[in-house]
Amino acid sequence: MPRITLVQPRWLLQIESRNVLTGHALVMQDDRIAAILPQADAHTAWPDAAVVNLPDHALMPGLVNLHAHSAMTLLRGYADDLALMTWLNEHIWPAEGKHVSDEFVYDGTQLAIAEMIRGGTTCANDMYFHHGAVARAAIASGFRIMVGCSILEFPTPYASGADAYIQKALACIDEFRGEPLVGFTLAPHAPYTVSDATFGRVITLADELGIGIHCHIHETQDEIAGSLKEHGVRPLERLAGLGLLSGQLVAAHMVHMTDAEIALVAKRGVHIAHNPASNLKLASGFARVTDQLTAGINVGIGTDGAASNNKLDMFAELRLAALLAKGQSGNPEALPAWQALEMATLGGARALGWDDRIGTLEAGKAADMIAVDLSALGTQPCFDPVSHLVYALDRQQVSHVWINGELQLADGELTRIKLPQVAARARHWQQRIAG
Ligand SMILES: CSC[C@H]1O[C@@H](n2cnc3c(O)ncnc32)[C@H](O)[C@@H]1O
Ligand SMILES: [Zn+2]
Repeated sequence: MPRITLVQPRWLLQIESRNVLTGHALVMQDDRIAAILPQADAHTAWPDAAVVNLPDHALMPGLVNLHAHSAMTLLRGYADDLALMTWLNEHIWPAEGKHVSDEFVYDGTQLAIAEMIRGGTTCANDMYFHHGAVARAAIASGFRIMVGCSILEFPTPYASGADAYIQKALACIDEFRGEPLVGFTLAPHAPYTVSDATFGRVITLADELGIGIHCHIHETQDEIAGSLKEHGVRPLERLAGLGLLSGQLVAAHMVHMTDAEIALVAKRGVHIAHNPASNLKLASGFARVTDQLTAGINVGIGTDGAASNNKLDMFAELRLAALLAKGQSGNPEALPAWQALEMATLGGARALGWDDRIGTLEAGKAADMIAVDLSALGTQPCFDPVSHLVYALDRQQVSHVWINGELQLADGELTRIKLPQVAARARHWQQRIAG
């Protein structure tokens, strides 16, 4: 017998048409959205269904974090107030070399997933070492994830070089084939850590496997200067020559872009993961998001890792994206609230090739959705729920989260993840890392 639940919010957000419905019920059948109907019609059709009443709440699709290094929650606050390459070379890479293991990645990823679900994120596009541990942590938590199998040229305790990373990626993709909430990308780390030959292998393999590619690109001016010195061209020109720029690619950051580069990226259908807080904290620069969107590029939103953000708070991130776009362009109409919500939901889903299953509340899609309680002091009065979701909300107001139909957060409480255990593991790692 199918399990039917009628979810009855005060406001139901239709991201695809920028419309807010009132007086409607979302009909959930097992793991899917079966219909959205006026409440009376839904009760007539399913008189025996379970009912979830959300009288002060907005119901919307779950947020998609388009660029994350989930396990880096265990390095949150480890090294702050530094530029990217100093942060990586002198602090993060030495710490990762010493501590990162299957166990570290499993525990750090679970901590990240708990924080993300608590804040309304139902899916993440990850990139890290120990890909199998990332997948296992997500499966154990019932979280939807795109596992980025990282590939670098230099050896780490995880793999001795590009070839070893690729072999591990292939084995992992094979092991988790058929997992309903898990997908894989190949994730060459960045133009400065991956050779032309390895990028070539990644493109061929991704084509053969029919999977995406996830890479940091044009994050800092230093990256561009380094490429000009080593290769005689900017990274994007090099990557275009290698054939990397296509609709299969999610390019994280893309902060420093010329008009011609924006036009090229738009033409090739590359997706961009915008990471406003990380770009600000590392002082990487201000991405030209309004120009990217105007050129027709699909831009989603990501947090980056908790070691450079230092939160995994997608509502804070989309607010920052909207505010930065206005401040930067001198135009208050730049990146309006609806667009920020679309980027953080449907935009992310599109970038992952998953917009047929998530990103909007539509019949046939997976029930990945969140309810947000707008009765709190900070969101009173309420003329427009969309305004509050972008400009006024605190993530603590997320009250309910469903992933693939499973209620993961009920009245603000995680239902599946055991928070005390996850917190105990974080304390264990803090003691080990601090020595
Ligand atoms: C190979 S797995 C990911 C790798 O990337 C490092 N990292 C985290 N944040 C950033 C960033 O903003 N730019 C470049 N690299 C980053 C992380 O520490 C892992 O080593
Ligand atoms: Zn990153």
